[in-house]
Amino acid sequence: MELLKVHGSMNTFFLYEGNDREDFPQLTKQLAALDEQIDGLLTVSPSTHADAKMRVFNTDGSEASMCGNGLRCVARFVCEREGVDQAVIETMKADLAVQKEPEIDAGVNMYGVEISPVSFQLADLPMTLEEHTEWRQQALPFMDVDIPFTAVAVPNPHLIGIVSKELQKDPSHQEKWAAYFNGDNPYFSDGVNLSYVTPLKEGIFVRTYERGVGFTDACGTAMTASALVSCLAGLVPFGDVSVFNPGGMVNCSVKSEDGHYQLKLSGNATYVAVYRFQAGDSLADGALELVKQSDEQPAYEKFIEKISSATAELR
Ligand SMILES: N[C@@H](CCC[C@H](N)C(=O)O)C(=O)O
Repeated sequence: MELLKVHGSMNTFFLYEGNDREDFPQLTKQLAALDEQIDGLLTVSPSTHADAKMRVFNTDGSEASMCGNGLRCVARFVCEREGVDQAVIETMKADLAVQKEPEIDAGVNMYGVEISPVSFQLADLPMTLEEHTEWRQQALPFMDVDIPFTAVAVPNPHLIGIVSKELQKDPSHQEKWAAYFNGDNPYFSDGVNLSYVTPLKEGIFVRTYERGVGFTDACGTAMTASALVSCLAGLVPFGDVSVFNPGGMVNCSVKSEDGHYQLKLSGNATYVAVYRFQAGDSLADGALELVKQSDEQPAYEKFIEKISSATAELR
């Protein structure tokens, strides 16, 4: 089978186009065993009512309801395939509008995607905290550090803490709690994506430990949810928020109307290479053969170089 390697802010996936298959979880685990760079598999199949249907599988084989960085790459794939600048993509819980946007830097393709629905109801993550239906901007009573956390589903589950520069620079605290929340614990029965957010001079910085994956260079839904949480906490004004991450930066548009939020994530959708995959008998037994390298990565790296001064205060 042919696979396209893509990334959004270096959140890297293989993209497979074809009909739904029962073995997607196993296929993802095989691909992750062969290529440690990837954070999962994106699948693009026909939709009964939208332009295409996207599914996303984490490297542990679990399926997630959404993937913001992945949706930008799927948006590009579908728009280029159809010869259009905008489309609607069916995802597990919503049909989402996507569109091509002007290049952010020479040779860096940009796409904008809707992130929806948004819910602060703990039941929608799910998260269990006795007698609470929401958890916004409060320290968790069982945690060893006083971090204001917010739980939000967009619609995949996120726990977002606003942390000091010192805590941001040392990811061991985040890693310890993320591993706990994604193992046997009384709070998150399906696990959670855990993000630590630090305000910068211009915008915010977000590091995410993804459910089913581990630390990633960027998580699109986490960055969009973090922008919303930062607006609600008064760290940045509502509107366009620059969100920096270990793999680059994106723009998140956060609008509020009568307690309803409209969220949009804009960022790169980069094609890295085309591969041919041959399944094997065991997980590491398959073969991935490079068919064609794209020339887009150097342009992306130039863009990263240009924005690197924005996060200098965290180094
Ligand atoms: N990287 C994604 C999110 C992928 C799914 C996540 N690990 C989950 O299980 O919810 C993004 O860009 O949003």
